[in-house]
Amino acid sequence: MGRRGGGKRGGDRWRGGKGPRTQPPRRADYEEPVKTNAQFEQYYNQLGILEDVEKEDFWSSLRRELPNSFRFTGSKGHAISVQKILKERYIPEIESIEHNRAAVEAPTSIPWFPHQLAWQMTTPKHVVRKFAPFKSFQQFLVSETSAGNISRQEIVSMIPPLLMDIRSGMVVLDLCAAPGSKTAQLIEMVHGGEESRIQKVIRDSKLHDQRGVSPDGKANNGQIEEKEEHGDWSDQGRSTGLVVANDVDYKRAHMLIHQTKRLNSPNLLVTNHDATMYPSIKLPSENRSDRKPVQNRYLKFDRVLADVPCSGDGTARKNANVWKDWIPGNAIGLFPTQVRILVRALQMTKAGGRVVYSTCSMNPVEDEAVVAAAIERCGGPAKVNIVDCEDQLPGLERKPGLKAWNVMDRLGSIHDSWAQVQDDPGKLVEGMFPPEESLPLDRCIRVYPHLQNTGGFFIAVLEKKGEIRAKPESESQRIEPKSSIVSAADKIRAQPTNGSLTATKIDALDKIAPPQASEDAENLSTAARQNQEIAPNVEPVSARKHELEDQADTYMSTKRIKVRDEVDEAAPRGGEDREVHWPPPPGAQLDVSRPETAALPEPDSFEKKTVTASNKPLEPTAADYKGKRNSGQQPFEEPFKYLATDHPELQTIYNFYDLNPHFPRDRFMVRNATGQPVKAIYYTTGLARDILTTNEATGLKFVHCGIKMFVKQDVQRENTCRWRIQTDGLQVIEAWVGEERVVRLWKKSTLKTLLVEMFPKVTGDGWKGLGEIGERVRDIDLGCCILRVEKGTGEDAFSESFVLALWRSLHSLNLMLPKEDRKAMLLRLYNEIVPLQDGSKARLDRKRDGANANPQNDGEKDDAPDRGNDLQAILDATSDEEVIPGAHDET
Ligand SMILES: C[S@@+](CC[C@H](N)C(=O)[O-])C[C@H]1O[C@@H](n2cnc3c(N)ncnc32)[C@H](O)[C@@H]1O
Repeated sequence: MGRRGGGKRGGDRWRGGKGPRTQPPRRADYEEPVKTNAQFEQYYNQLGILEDVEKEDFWSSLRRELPNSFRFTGSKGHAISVQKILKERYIPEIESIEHNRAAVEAPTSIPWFPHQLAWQMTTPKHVVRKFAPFKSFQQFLVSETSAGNISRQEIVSMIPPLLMDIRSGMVVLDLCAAPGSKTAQLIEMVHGGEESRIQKVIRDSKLHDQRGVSPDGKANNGQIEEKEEHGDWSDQGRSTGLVVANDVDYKRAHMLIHQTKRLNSPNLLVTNHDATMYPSIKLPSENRSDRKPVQNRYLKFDRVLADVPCSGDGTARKNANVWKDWIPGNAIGLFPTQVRILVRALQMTKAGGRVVYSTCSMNPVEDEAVVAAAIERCGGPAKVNIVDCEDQLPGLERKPGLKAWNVMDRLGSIHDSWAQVQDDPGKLVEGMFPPEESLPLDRCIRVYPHLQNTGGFFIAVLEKKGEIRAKPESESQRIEPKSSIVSAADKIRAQPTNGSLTATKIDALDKIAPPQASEDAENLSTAARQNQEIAPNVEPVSARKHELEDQADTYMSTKRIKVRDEVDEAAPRGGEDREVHWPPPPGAQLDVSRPETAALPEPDSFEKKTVTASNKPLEPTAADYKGKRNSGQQPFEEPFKYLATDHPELQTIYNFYDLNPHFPRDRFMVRNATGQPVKAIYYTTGLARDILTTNEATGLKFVHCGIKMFVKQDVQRENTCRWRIQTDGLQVIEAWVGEERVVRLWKKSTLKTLLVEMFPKVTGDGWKGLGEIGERVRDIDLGCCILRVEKGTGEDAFSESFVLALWRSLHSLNLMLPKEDRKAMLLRLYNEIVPLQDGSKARLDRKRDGANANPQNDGEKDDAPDRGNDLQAILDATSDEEVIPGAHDET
């Protein structure tokens, strides 16, 4: 995975936000937040987690502002090259700064983070922002964050992915993923080594096998021999792995999409489900010649991250509200949800696979108690091992997990054991106390603020030793539901049934997650998996009510009551005149295709649509979509439709770019119900495609997958290919594009011209100003091409190779880079802040003024700017989803 493009993302964080501002508060209006809380302090002081001598340090650290920390992101090679700029250019500069008559502490790298890619700095943000000597360093942070090469992330939050032992090709589930900082790390790991594998494959393929024909003249079906026995080589070096990132909160799932977009990974699939009931994902049936086809195959994960919702008292340094809001009930209320999520995580993991459980809470009720309760439900230590990570991440200061603890109840009384409270437990349950069975809970990792100036954090690494059948959730792990939830459950129960008590939420869930083949006993229906005390069809109403209340309580405890959704899920289906909410409830097999001639619905009819056999539901309009998005409701998700490999539009693309036959042609996809390429063509991995096609219309809520590979563009000549390569997809496809569409560049000075001048002229004598690439770009056919920037030696050479997309239009060139990225590149490569120039605009202005635009340009009739202007507008748009190519046409 190379550096994966990037628009304007996140840069504002370093300058404290752009956008409309309210009047800044005056100094006197600030009130120092109160950083004391008697119960908080009482509980941790007596818990035995700290030596007496440490206590003061612990509390004073927790009251201090958290240092800023950040990570270099993207492929290892690229991340290291950006990190070198910090080390070589800015650290010496910062070391010479004095502030308040004291030397400034330069950023330091985190010793346990691989390749020095994580850094932390103690200089307060406002000093970096306002103190003049920091200006150039701050500009570097802003522009690299904006270009997606730097990501702000809390140091402790970087730990869990590092303990997952992820290798390229693995299938990873991130159950509570938003806003996605850990997902980004997982994606990078799943792509590990990809760049060098692909380079090797390309080298070999070019030497021996230009066009799918081996040296002996026989076609080889595009398959390249495995280079090594181990490693992810089966897809010509591309990572075959997948990260499925999930969050129950739709809006937050979209934050994650935004956050991970800069990585441009075709190996990411985003879903929107409650992790306690995460549905099984079906795989296509397997046809093997040596045995009967296996029909019901479901996806199991090599690695699962359960970074669960928690009370977050370890974040008190950056979130002062923790001091005000800490009450013992927070942890108590979250315990059942956390156990359910961890049990589900273990169920979804392959035998031999790993689950990492983490929280930013220091409370054992949310930490060791959850781990112990989940292990107990999954069959004990014979089935789930707590992995000893002592030798991992050398340099990370940590404390062992607790084997003994006590619990503070909602009223603030502290209890040592379940025996003490069981007669009048209130909201406490047995599972919150230390388990009777001895477990090596000391193998869990606790990180406290004073150990290395970070936030507080908890991590447990679990290994699934064999298939499990999770025990029913017993009283020892359940707390009573809130009354409002009881009524929600009642409401669900009151839905019409088919007479046998089967048509409620449980069935809706079964529909989402159908039972799996008996080969794996744990893959019962989702509902059954979670609460197996419920016998299908015959259980008494009270038990069913308990079940429903229990599940509803999950929502309550995460403060996400989805009563409407629950009713939707339980809605009767199958009738011809049914009234459905929009989008259709999961599992409802509605035909959502819109007849080409159908009138579009009125935006205000978005909420409810009457659907009959003859009156099929209509796709919402763009206005509907926007309306929904703005109202915070879940909008309609465009379907994922894969294109036939011989689709005429794809044929045009293959021919124009002379695409190497080794590049897979069965993974191009569009996102509209017609299944036709209209604006954009996306690309996903093979596994992502199998999942999306096999689970279509099953109720699984996929909200994102695929990178935008080709975008339709206005062209100035009939035979020019209208599909330009989008920067997002460039890294994936560039190596497979034929030489006809490649321009090579070696000199930094040449690239600088292309970066500063947005539309350098090629026609007339313009090409002469483009140095080494002048003749090549003068002669190349119009349309999109790849600019290969090659590394070399010498003053004017690059230290790293990379690729960019270039558009050759009638008269000029255009590097297909948003302005923010151009500026970041100018700063990174040339250490310069240069204003960008739009010569085409100047030429147009001169023409309008009647001046002789360009004396060297005599005889050239058409000196109007190219359509490149449209392109730049598209590139600069924050969301190119919303830009319609051609909408920027000059009139
Ligand atoms: C601690 S945050 C995760 C942070 C994230 N892993 C990261 O590194 O950026 C917990 C997330 O869990 C989500 N969440 C809460 N309850 C959930 C549930 N039942 N199922 C799935 N996600 C849930 C929240 O919306 C929140 O985004």
